[in-house]
Amino acid sequence: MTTSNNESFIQRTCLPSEMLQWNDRNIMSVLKNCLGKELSKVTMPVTLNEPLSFLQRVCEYMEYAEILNKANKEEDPADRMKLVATFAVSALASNWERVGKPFNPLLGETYELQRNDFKILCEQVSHHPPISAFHAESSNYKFYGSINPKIKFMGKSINIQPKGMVTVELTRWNEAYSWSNVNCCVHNVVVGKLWIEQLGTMEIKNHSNGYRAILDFKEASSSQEANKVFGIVENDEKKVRYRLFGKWNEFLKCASEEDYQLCMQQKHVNESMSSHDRNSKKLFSKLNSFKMPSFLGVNIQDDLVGTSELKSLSLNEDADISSDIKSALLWKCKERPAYSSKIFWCSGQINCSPTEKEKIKWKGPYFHIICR
Ligand SMILES: CC(C)CCC[C@@H](C)[C@H]1CC[C@H]2[C@@H]3CC=C4C[C@@H](O)CC[C@]4(C)[C@H]3CC[C@]12C
Repeated sequence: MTTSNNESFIQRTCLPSEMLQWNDRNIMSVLKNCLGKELSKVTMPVTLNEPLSFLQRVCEYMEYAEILNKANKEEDPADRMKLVATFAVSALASNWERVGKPFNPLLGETYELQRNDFKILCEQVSHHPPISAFHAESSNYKFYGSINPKIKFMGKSINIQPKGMVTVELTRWNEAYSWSNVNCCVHNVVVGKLWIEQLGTMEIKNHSNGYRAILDFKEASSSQEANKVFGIVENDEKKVRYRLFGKWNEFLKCASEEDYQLCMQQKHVNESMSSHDRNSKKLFSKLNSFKMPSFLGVNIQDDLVGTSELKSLSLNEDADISSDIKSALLWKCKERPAYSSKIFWCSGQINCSPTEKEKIKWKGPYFHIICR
């Protein structure tokens, strides 16, 4: 990878192209024959593209990579897991309202990005099916993996299954954590406002000590529920240590299991005092929630589903308690500029910077695209 010289670079603030306004789209003529098909095989009009390659999009996983520096400093394995899980959620934030199609890289195309505290190299290792591999490194961690997105047109929506595993290694601890990203759905492809949802269960495993985090990206049943994420961090004896809650496009907070239990007890006391009847209804609906759709058809091993379902019972309640519980903020998404819905704008740190004011001068190369 090219090393820095004395040039200083000013990051751009937006991509040099206006976003297609989706009400002008005439996408049906392209998609009418594609129902259920793998979209990587379909030629799309270039107006549907955003001016970035998929390799550049992959680099956006790194927008909040400083969380991994913090993780490497933590002494308690549960604290490390909590931060690795935070990183996994933060890595998806840049997808919010990004409804353009990135360019499919050529076979062997590479993209390098070097920042003050990390560098990342991505390469297209297969054209059909498209597979992108990446490797990022800093003094505190390594982050690598491959993504093989399966994109299917389902009529009103597009389903994306980002197959492939990603791994974080924390240098100081010689530990590896791995997970697969959750599925993604682009809604209202034909009519209405396009929006992106991340949904399903993500299991992050620490392969050295058996700690794991389970994150449930909720299906949006209402606009209030949209983008919510709930999770737990458990130790090698399956004892829950932390509860995580937030929104993948906004923030993630964390509460200790003790505070969570205290809060739940308090809540139950209050409830039983106020209405006995409501309680039994609640219990009934809890029992019903055993058949949560987000737990069906997700790529999680069978033996795991039982425990996750049980845990989800209490995770669900986080929705009501998140305002009462003693919690710490683990991550907050950077603010988006006002023009973000008009002009292609992408994740602040990586491909553009967020505001004029924040134009940063930094020493070192910006990025290079090298085709072999
Ligand atoms: C133009 C219309 C028809 C299609 C637009 C589809 C766009 C929105 C799709 C095509 C490829 C998709 C990406 C494929 C893979 C991943 C990796 C995953 O970890 C996060 C989501 C992410 C980054 C997807 C985001 C949405 C995406 C960019």
